[in-house]
Amino acid sequence: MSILQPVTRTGCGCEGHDTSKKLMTIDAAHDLIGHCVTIVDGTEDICLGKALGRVLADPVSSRSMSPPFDNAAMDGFAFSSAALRGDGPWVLDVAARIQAGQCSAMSLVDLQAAQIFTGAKVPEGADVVMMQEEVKRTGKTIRVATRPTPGLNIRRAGSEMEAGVTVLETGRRLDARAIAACAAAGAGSVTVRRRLRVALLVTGNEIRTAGALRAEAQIWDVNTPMLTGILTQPQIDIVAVEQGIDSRDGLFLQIAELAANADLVITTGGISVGEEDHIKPALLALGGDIQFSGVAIKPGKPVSFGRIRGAWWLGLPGNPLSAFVTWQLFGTPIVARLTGETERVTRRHVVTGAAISRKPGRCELRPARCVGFDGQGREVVTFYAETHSGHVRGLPEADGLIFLPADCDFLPEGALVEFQPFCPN
Ligand SMILES: Nc1nc2c(c(=O)[nH]1)N[C@H]1C(S)=C(S)[C@@H](COP(=O)(O)OP(=O)(O)OC[C@H]3O[C@@H](n4cnc5c(N)ncnc54)[C@H](O)[C@@H]3O)O[C@H]1N2
Ligand code: MOO
Repeated sequence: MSILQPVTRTGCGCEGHDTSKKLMTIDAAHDLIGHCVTIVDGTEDICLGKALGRVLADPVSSRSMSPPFDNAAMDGFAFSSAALRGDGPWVLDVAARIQAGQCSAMSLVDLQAAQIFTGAKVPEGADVVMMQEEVKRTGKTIRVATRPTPGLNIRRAGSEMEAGVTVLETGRRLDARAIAACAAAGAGSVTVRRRLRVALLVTGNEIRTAGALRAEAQIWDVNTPMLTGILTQPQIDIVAVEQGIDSRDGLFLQIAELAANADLVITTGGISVGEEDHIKPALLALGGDIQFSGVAIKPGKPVSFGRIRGAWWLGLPGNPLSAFVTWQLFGTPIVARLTGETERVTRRHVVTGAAISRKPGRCELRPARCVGFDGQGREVVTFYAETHSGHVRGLPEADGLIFLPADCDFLPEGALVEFQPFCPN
């Protein structure tokens, strides 16, 4: 069954100008993905050292309080502030020396002090740590000139987290910051979603490996290295990277095999309306279900999404910038939903660093670079004068995509537009 929904809402406005009634808005395509793609089954327990980039399947709670004991925040001397009677200065005996990792057996009494180092456990009987720069040491004594406030330079047990508190929720992708919080909570291992099996099929008889010999009408393949780079993520297992044969029967066999071994099959090219665009016919011959085909965006209009037997399918256009942009727009949320990752809102407003004149019709996603802030503190972006679906040379300088509304043919310098930063890879 094919579900090509009529466009019923305004969204970015891109439906209003396109001749094809089948083009969806970005919002409608996102809603469809959100509605039908669900988390893959399977979790595994892995040690924290191998968890970078994986998605939590269970929350992480602290195993004990942090810090686990009162400890010194500075190198200096620990003593009891209550022992300083009358007016100073006071002279104290240095009765112990405590390094980080050591426990002092003695309990300080009266005018006794312990030399202590940052991170060391504060001994019994002390309620302050005075920095060594603020005392005068002579042999086995120190001279204290000013009265310290109780608690000075002591990091209290549990001040960062109590035992049993939830440090990270299910669905969090573990970056270095999240891993730091897990380690502080004592989580030596975590339960994560299993890796997503992804297959990549790049079509086009005209493409040859970058740098290889090519015939007169051939071009170098951008999509394979670009998408392999994007997909090289810890929560993804790239099960196949293949070049497609430009025929319906050839693709039928290739896609059938890929779909049998993957959760998600990504194809590039071969999805437009030409006689040599065989992906959709092959997919339908396999009993595939096309959920949408065509979104009112530029670049990337033919982007398509559906299901082939047990796998999801994302059909990216062949033009490399179109493939890149449509991966950012649709591939990223599909992977997030399949791996159970909680999506974060990263879209924000920026202002244009130059005026834009353009042909209205489809919502345009234009690569843009963040270059600083204007006099009102608004972030400013710059960009090329036009978007070409086959050009990727400017991508390395860009930080994300600006959304130019479908109906707009002119934007002055300083116009407020939406900006979506690129995903990290
Ligand atoms: N009659 C129409 N023709 C086209 C339409 C249309 O609506 N009516 N849409 C155009 C748009 S928009 C796009 S985008 C492309 C998308 O076509 P496909 O997704 O079927 O892609 P291909 O035709 O296979 O390739 C398009 C273009 O990209 C080059 N290419 C393909 N793969 C690679 C690769 N791996 N590395 C570098 N370059 C690649 C390919 O040589 C073509 O130039 O269709 C328009 N046509
Ligand atoms: O959608 Mo195509 O990417 O406009 O050239």
